[in-house]
Amino acid sequence: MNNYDVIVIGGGSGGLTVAAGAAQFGAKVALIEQKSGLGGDCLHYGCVPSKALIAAAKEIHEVRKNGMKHGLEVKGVTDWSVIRNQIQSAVDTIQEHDSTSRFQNLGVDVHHARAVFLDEHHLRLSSGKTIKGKRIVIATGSSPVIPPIENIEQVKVITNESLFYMEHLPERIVMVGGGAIGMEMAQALSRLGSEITVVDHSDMLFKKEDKEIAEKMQKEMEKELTIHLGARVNKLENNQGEITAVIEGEQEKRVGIDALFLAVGRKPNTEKLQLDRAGVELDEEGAVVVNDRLQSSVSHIYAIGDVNGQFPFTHGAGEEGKIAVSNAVFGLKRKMNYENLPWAFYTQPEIFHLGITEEEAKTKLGEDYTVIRASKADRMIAEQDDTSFVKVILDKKGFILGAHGIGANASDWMQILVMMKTNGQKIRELSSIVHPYPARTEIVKQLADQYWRKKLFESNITKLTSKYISVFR
Ligand SMILES: Cc1cc2nc3c(=O)[nH]c(=O)nc-3n(C[C@H](O)[C@H](O)[C@H](O)COP(=O)(O)OP(=O)(O)OC[C@H]3O[C@@H](n4cnc5c(N)ncnc54)[C@H](O)[C@@H]3O)c2cc1C
Ligand SMILES: NC(=O)c1ccc[n+]([C@@H]2O[C@H](COP(=O)([O-])OP(=O)(O)OC[C@H]3O[C@@H](n4cnc5c(N)ncnc54)[C@H](O)[C@@H]3O)[C@@H](O)[C@H]2O)c1
Repeated sequence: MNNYDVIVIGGGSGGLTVAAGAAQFGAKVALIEQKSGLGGDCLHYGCVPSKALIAAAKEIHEVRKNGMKHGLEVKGVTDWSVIRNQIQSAVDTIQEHDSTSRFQNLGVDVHHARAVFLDEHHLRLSSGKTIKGKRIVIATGSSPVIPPIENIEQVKVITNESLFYMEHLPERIVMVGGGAIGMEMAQALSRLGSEITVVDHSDMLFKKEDKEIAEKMQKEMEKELTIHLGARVNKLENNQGEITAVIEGEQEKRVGIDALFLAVGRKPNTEKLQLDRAGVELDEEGAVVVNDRLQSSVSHIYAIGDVNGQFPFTHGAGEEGKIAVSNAVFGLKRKMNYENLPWAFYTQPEIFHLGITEEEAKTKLGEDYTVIRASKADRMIAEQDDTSFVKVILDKKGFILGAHGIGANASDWMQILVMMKTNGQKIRELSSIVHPYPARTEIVKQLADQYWRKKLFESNITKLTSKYISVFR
């Protein structure tokens, strides 16, 4: 039987960070991944293929939309097989970086097998091996939730696991769930030529966003997509081969479909791990319960990434992985802090989110916060982009509590606010940073200018300077 300092279960964003980090520090590490390739959901069924799909759809959309503006009519249908190959090529290129041999060269024992717990230190692999770990890191990710829908077996069902590998692009798709996956993919597939109807049981889209941002984004999405809110698909009907989704909401609607896309959230991959044998506690969603050091109820077993349900993003899994290395390998007591972790949704316009929303500020601080907004920089005007909008939420001293933005490439030009918040800088410090004209980041700089204007207006400085000018100049 093999003995390890650290066993990592799951070769995705979180698990790879831990395996590489722990091995580079000299620990004896085993990495267990059930699939033949490393990289997990992000590489094979998530971030990477979805962004490749979005990029292709955006190009097609812009040729069509902007071509029309200049009198050019673009006709024809997109070739899904070409787009699918582009997606595959992006995945293959990044796969080289996440290859099994790279991890073996770092000194990691990579086992391509499924792991189950035998007890709190032993794992049985589907290859037949039993291995022992002083510390074990669970990084098994999550899977799409499949809601109960009558007659679902009668139609093609798409999830993020099948989307990028489909033979054909279905003509008519009902997207159940208008969250992160739903909206990014609905917009992209619609731009590629599918007829998309989005159905979400919530009363508004983007519910986790600042309300002002969510409302603006909803309007943008409604320009391109048919969206039913406060609605559900509970059953499908089959009328002589024509499949209809029954959309139950304020009014009942029937929509003919060729495929049903399910994007109603995720469930943590804990079901098949036999965690009861190790005594690891799960919450009611099936996520591993962790403390802020990412330890489970069994202190030498850690859980990171989607499986602990804390911050289900690739960069979240990566940051948690770094904390797990410090704590599991060196016995440190580092705590995970999510306050400075942003997220972005890659719809067009993009959404950027950092820290608290205005609604959260109101609940936590009452009146003790300030909101500053900006909606246009010259670059956006020149490019006829009328979607951009930024707001920051500041405490009384001018420190950033939250920053929210929408616009083309917002995930890039809002990043300076992550740096400022992480470094504990005040918003006024933005004024001394020079941005090349007309970079999109100018919109962020406007926030600092507004902050100064507000401060000047509230103070007596203007009265004093005008007196000085009238007397001495
Ligand atoms: C369509 C889509 C788009 C996304 N886009 C983004 C984005 O743009 N930005 C972003 O930050 N996040 C995005 N995400 C979220 C991101 O993919 C996840 O947060 C991230 O992959 C979580 O990493 P992880 O390490 O926890 O799990 P995963 O990357 O899923 O890795 C878990 C691994 O564990 C393996 N495994 C599971 N059980 C076992 C077992 N018993 N034995 C052995 N191996 C096992 C699995 O095969 C898998 O490889 C997206 C997700 C989806 C679905
Ligand atoms: N750009 C990114 O970083 C990115 C992109 C895609 C996904 N992700 C990650 O993947 C996770 C999962 O994405 P997701 O879109 O599956 O989940 P989600 O939680 O973002 O959205 C699920 C949506 O489905 C709706 N819903 C739930 N049950 C329903 C039902 N029965 N009928 C109709 N609507 C229903 C919810 O109201 C919600 O709007 C996200 O939380 C995010 O962390 C990130």
